[in-house]
Amino acid sequence: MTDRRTLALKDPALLVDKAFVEGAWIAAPDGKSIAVTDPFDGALIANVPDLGRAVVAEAIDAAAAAQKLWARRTAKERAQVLKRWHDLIIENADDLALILTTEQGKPLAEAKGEVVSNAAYLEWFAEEAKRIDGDIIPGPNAGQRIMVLKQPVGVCAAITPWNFPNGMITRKAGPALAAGCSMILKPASQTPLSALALALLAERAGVPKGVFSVVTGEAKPIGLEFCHNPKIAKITFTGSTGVGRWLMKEAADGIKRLSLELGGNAPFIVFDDADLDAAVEGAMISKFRNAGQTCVCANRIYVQESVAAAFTEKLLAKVSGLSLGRGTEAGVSQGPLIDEKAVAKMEEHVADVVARGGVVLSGGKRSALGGTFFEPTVVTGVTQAMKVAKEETFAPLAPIISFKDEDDVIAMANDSEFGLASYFYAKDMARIWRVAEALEAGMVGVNTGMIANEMAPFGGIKQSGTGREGSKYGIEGFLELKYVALGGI
Ligand SMILES: NC(=O)C1=CN([C@@H]2O[C@H](COP(=O)(O)OP(=O)(O)OC[C@H]3O[C@@H](n4cnc5c(N)ncnc54)[C@H](OP(=O)(O)O)[C@@H]3O)[C@@H](O)[C@H]2O)C=CC1
Ligand SMILES: O=C(O)[C@H](O)CS(=O)(=O)O
Repeated sequence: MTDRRTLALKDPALLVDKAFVEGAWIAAPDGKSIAVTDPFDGALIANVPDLGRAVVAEAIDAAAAAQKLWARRTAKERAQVLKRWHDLIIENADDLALILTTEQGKPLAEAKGEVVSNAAYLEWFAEEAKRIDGDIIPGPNAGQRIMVLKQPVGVCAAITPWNFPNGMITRKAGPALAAGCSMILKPASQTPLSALALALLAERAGVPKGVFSVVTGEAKPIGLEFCHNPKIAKITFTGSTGVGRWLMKEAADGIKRLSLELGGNAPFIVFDDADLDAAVEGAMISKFRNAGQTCVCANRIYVQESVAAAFTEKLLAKVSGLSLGRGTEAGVSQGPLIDEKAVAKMEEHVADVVARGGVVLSGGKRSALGGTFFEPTVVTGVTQAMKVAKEETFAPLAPIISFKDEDDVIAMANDSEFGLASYFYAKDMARIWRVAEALEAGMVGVNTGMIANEMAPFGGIKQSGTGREGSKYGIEGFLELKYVALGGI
């Protein structure tokens, strides 16, 4: 580890090294902490509290009390607070991006994009708060009516990953708070500083104490408290399928509501009638954004035989233009991978391709920059039997698999236990309908490599999870239906 990192923030108060519980900034009672480092060179940025399970239980008690009062506020009042939080995020977007890049590594422009585009979830759900409409249904008897109310589920626990340390929080907090729930967030231990900065802005925006708390610390004790504390009504999680499965099992006794946004293995299909330049643009953004560390990134690139050579040549030309470096440097398009574990997985997948007869066309090794930098890599001659076709690489590896026809590629694309994102490029309208309907995924990008925004339902099927974030559907997971039988009419 090198020196301590200093950040040139316009508002230095945004770099917080305390957890936020019941409106107070706290250290761990026993003084334990977790070091947060810059993945560029391992420099220490800050130490955040390693709160034990007991403090988390106290945070849940406070959130339960606060939730009752928050839910009694009018939707319009909740919306105003969320809108203020959104506005403060936008005002402080440069600082939030710098904090994000320093703890996570992605290029600054991407970090700012994450901050701004995901603040939009707060704005969107502030508006949706006012549209939590119930229903009046005619009853079977003349003297009776059926009334349907929508009420907040209660106290929500959120667990977020390191790949989008800012955006995954507003996506979860927006609908929860709009619905009248309170939320206790456990951010990834590698990237808690974005979460704490957001909490500071929430406090400034007037989110009442206890309505939004951030607890930092070792994952398992916090996860156990979330799963077994009867006051937690719902858990919303983004991360690996393994941890999602564990949470589901642990939360089963309490029959807790769960939203799980888990791993993916996105097919990216290029048909022979596609605009190849557009397909290459889409593949670049889908595959190499955040150095391939996104759950929706293209993991398997299927190209129809007749256009495979042309597509590959164009892709290689674009990949050669990517520049690696520290995320804060101008012109950098790819930062370091998050850690050595991520590099090891990338190396394992490349080695497996080579061992089974595939060919590395570019990259394929660690970058001369050292650390956890890995060269953006294109491999060809890939088959369905290879690891890269079966597992999420979560790194800048673009494997090209050629295919004969539509049936052939649909079968290969759907041959996965995951079903988060999928993409294809084609022009023929009948084919577009057929393929969009046939792909087993929660989301299909047609002639685009970017699918997420606050107005769209983001989420997966199969082992990629359950529940949706964003859109008019995104608030449903934070609401319960209550049926009131109204008699005597
Ligand atoms: N869907 C997505 O967007 C993501 C998918 N992944 C996939 O998962 C792989 C591994 O990444 P990794 O970071 O290990 O993902 P994890 O699923 O382990 O981590 C995601 C979040 O879950 C927390 N967590 C881990 N274990 C528990 C637990 N027992 N109880 C409560 N919270 C827990 C982590 O906390 P802590 O950081 O303290 O361990 C972090 O906040 C990646 O290579 C990728 O394939 C990873 C991140 C995001
Ligand atoms: O990895 C994720 O969670 C998403 O890919 C982030 S985004 O695509 O919605 O920005």
